Amino acid sequence: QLKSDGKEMGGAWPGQAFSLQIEEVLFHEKSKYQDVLVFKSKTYGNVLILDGIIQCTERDEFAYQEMLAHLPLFAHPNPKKVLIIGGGDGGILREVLKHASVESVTMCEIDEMVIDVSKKYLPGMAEQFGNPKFNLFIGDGFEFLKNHKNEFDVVITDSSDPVGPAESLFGQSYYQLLSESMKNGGILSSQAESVWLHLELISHMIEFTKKIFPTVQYASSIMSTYPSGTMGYLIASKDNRDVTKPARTLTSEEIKSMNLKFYNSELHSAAFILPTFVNQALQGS
Ligand SMILES: NCCCN[C@H]1CC[C@H](N)CC1
Repeated sequence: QLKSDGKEMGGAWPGQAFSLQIEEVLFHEKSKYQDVLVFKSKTYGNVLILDGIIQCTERDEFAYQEMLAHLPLFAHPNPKKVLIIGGGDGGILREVLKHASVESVTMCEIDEMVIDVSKKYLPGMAEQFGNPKFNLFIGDGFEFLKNHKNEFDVVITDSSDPVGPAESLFGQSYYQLLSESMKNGGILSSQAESVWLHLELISHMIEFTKKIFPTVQYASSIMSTYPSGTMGYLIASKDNRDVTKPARTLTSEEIKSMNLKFYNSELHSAAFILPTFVNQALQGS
């Protein structure tokens, strides 16, 4: 919510808030689905806000994009066909195309305005929209999956929060569709909120995902401008596979050549080691 003095902007969660100081508002309009705001912040570069909630900042977006993309992509031995549900800011697309094995990346993004503002104000994230391997579909991911079966090696759900356009992406029927859209050996990752704020939702998501996938794991990592500075990643595989260990590990030279600023092979496994209170809460699921 924009503070009354118009100088701060961020997301408010029950009893708490995090905000960034605004230097200049660059864009503010309502799309068909949500309020879209982009501003130049004092200390985090350009910032994309949807319905008052921080989606990404130029300064720290890599922490989220790299984990959400590379946990499934490195858990998979040879990902060729990738689907991104959401991700209209382009950050996940940028990360997916760092994998030489990838032959095609399809994106199903519901709000074209997000893509347009990202191209204009977040060029470092939108840099791969012109890549020949890229196919764009504007529409609802839930509907898209009904018409795409047994097609993808990796499906990444890069959504906003389960309030508003992304609500249908947090339910069991969506995960059933995800399973049907993937080939044998397929691996998915989803934005899976914060253990500080959404432990019940996370437990429920793990519980129903386990009814569909033989392998379900939850990773958690740091992400400074998301609520409580923490972001979780739900990883599931259609095979019995240890997704907590990368199928392909990286040398420091490869990390440099892929321009990875957050993900590495040790952090891949470490992200699945969870605090005691989280293990206890997720035990039942
Ligand atoms: N590409 C960034 C997508 C947004 N990811 C979400 C933004 C809102 C947060 N509360 C949770 C992650």
